[in-house]
Amino acid sequence: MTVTAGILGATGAVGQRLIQLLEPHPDFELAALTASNASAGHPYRDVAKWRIDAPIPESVAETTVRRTEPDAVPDDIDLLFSSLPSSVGERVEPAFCEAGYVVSSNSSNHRTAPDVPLTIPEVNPDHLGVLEVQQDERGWDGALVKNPNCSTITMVPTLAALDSFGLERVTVSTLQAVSGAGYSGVSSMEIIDNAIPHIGGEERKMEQEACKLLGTFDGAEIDWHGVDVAASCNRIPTLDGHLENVWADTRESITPADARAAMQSYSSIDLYSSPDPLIHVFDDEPDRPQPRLDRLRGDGMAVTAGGFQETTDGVQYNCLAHNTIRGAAGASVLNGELLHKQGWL
Ligand SMILES: NC(=O)C1=CN([C@@H]2O[C@H](COP(=O)(O)OP(=O)(O)OC[C@H]3O[C@@H](n4cnc5c(N)ncnc54)[C@H](OP(=O)(O)O)[C@@H]3O)[C@@H](O)[C@H]2O)C=CC1
Ligand SMILES: N[C@@H](CC(=O)OP(=O)(O)O)C(=O)O
Repeated sequence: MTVTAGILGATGAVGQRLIQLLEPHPDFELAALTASNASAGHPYRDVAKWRIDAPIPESVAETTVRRTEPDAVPDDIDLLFSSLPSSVGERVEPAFCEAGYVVSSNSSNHRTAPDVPLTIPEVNPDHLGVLEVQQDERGWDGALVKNPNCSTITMVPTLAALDSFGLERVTVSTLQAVSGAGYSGVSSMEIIDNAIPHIGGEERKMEQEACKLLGTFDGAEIDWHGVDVAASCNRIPTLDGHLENVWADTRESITPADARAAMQSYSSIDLYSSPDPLIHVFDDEPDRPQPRLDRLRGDGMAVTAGGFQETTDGVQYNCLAHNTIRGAAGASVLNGELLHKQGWL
């Protein structure tokens, strides 16, 4: 069955990536694009400042952009992808769910709500089960699913692989690309020849979202993992790809070889956009991963890891993922594929 899909916030940076991934997708057919009232009523080509280094797909260019309200979107849409500013998503996404739409959202609102699944399909696909609680409690015919923050999604698959050794404490320092702040988020005068050791709200997101993602679902509630996560976030002048230095302390002893083996054998999932392997491990090249060289591995959906070293209480390593593909649009698409596979559409 082909899934009829729409995008809320289709003209933005993440919305454009969603179009790039969905237009050739074998299971999804794009049927509605929305944006702010200022863009509504105009052809997509005229209102989207297209920034992707491939042309706007012809099937999308002349599509008339709609308002981001349930009454402006066709009833027969099976799945809406949302890439709205979180202040807008906070208000609008529940209205769509109440009107019966299933929403796979990248925006940060509702990520830590107890009845909203925050999922990485390769890590915690069973958490989608909390949608039954969500629909019961909120009286929705639709449903709301979230993917995590781009820095969180970069490290969590590697942590999930190490959890068989009993994760107790994680310390992480990030080197985040400018695209994470959006096209006009950081000016060139701010970031060239510079690094900015502050990204508002990012550290708390990493600390909380990781615990929810690594938690267990008992059929009624998501019980957050007790690991103690401490993050420090930094912006650097790369375009795409978040690089992270991680210190993972474990209850059981672990060597760098153990950590590499655990990540190498960590399972992918049988979904169209999931890469196999999920985590690419560098054995003999201590200077990898690097953003420019490794962000597009697995079509931008793989996580890469390397530089493993022994520490007093565990291991230290570096990991990387493409922040607007695996960290944003690709993550939402993968959640859409999981919703489809699990029969939620
Ligand atoms: N940029 C990135 O790489 C990443 C972004 N994110 C998150 O994804 C979301 C989108 O980010 P990004 O694409 O960069 O944002 P943009 O500002 O580029 O795009 C925002 C989109 O939302 C629409 N929009 C804005 N205000 C309203 C409104 N009041 N009502 C309806 N639609 C509205 C815009 O339409 P219009 O064009 O008409 O203004 C546009 O389509 C954010 O929550 C962001 O935090 C997450 C990870 C990475
Ligand atoms: N804050 C991230 C991008 C982002 O928008 O994250 P979130 O999806 O949590 O809002 C960055 O700057 O790289």
